[in-house]
Amino acid sequence: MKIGIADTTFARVNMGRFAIDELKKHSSVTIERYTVPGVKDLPVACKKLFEEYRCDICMALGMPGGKEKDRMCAHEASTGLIACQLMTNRHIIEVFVHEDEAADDAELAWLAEQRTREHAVNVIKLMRPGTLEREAGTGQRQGFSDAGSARQ
Ligand SMILES: Cc1nc2c(=O)[nH]c(=O)nc-2n(C[C@H](O)[C@H](O)[C@H](O)CO)c1C
Repeated sequence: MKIGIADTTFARVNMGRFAIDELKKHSSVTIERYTVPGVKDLPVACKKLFEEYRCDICMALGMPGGKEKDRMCAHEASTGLIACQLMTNRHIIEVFVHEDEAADDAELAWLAEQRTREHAVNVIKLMRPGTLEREAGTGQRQGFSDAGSARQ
């Protein structure tokens, strides 16, 4: 198994580093990293990770800014990432941390690390068929607290 990590220089936190550190804690898979300027460059980075680097699954790590044009960029990037998944029949776990989700830089850094690490664990679980089924319907969230199940 090979995992691709696509990340950006636009992000204000080194999300790729956290993803790689967390993946290594849980498995001995091979990891390929491909860093691009911004989120709109992530779809082709993932496509190359699948086709040229022969990855089986990718994480796309990005940080949209707080302005309307950044939100538009993030939406376009997401659409590209979905298209890439359909073209390649491979999962891309999108880990976007919007700058305005956090109250200050400290919370932004914490959130980016936490969300990246939790999604890295999801990647490991996705590679082990049947594992995520055990958590179905439990209201998992990555970063901030889980929402929990609505049915008590
Ligand atoms: C407006 C803008 N906003 C963001 C953003 O919020 N987050 C991000 O990662 N990248 C942004 N970019 C850069 C584009 O995603 C892309 O890197 C450039 O257009 C070069 O292809 C742009 C141009």
